[in-house]
Amino acid sequence: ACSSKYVLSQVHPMWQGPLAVPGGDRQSPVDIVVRASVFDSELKPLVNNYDPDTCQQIWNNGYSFLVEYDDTTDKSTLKGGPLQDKFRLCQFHFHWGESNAWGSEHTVDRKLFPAELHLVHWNSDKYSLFEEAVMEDNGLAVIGVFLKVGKRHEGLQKLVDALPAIRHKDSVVEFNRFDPACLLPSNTDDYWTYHGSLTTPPLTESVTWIIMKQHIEVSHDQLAVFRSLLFTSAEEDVQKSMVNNFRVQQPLCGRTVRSSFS
Ligand SMILES: C[C@H](CNC(=O)c1ccc(S(N)(=O)=O)cc1)Cn1ccc2ccccc21
Ligand SMILES: [Zn+2]
Repeated sequence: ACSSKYVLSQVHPMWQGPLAVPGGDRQSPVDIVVRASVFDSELKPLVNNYDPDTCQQIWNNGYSFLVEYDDTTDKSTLKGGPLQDKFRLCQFHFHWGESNAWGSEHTVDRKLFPAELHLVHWNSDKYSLFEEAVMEDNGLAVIGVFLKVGKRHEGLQKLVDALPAIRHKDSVVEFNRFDPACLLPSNTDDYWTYHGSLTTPPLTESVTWIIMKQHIEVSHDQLAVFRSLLFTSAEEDVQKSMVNNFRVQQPLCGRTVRSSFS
């Protein structure tokens, strides 16, 4: 599937049939084979500097729910880690399953997690808009954090409480003063990193992925509220639960996953 111009047709409901992706040899997500990852001592600690005041809205885009940030200035930024440039936070969202047995996009030695958080940033040193960066090799940086079911996540609750207001596709509510740093694990120095793609169309191969080794814990009930969201808009007569909004793992095609820890 690496050499062909088409990625395999995806199994989940989001889209059917083969998708033309130029090249298609840097697709995401992937399975992280821990033993095959290569320790790179050059990898630095991540430096995130998020301003909660840049939080603007939360909305259901029919794939997931997104919390969007004002990315017209360098107020909420990410640098360090594997990154050479400064990246601006534009949104974060999640992927989850219909059950706690699966739901993450990346896996670690084939281990599935019930959900995965993606914090999406674009290279503001090289580009002036997200839309430009999304098409370029080193345009995006996405931090992935695995979620496990356990104790209630106090910081997440504010977000969970807003979800009933955006049950349907294309619904939006104002959402402010949310600090996304509260969703990061206590240890952000240990991560895996590799070059890949967006995991939903247009699947552009513009992402430096930074996958945290340490997961965060959320409660069963908090995750159940994610599953109360709908893929469908209010007008549609058949409502579909927003679950299993993850892409299947893609071939590594010779890529190396590096680790910041030995
Ligand atoms: C990409 C953009 C919509 N998609 C995303 O922003 C996105 C972000 C992160 C992920 S993930 N799950 O990998 O973290 C997936 C999708 C729309 N858009 C903006 C410009 C643009 C140009 C052509 C087509 C679509 C375009
Ligand atoms: Zn995502």
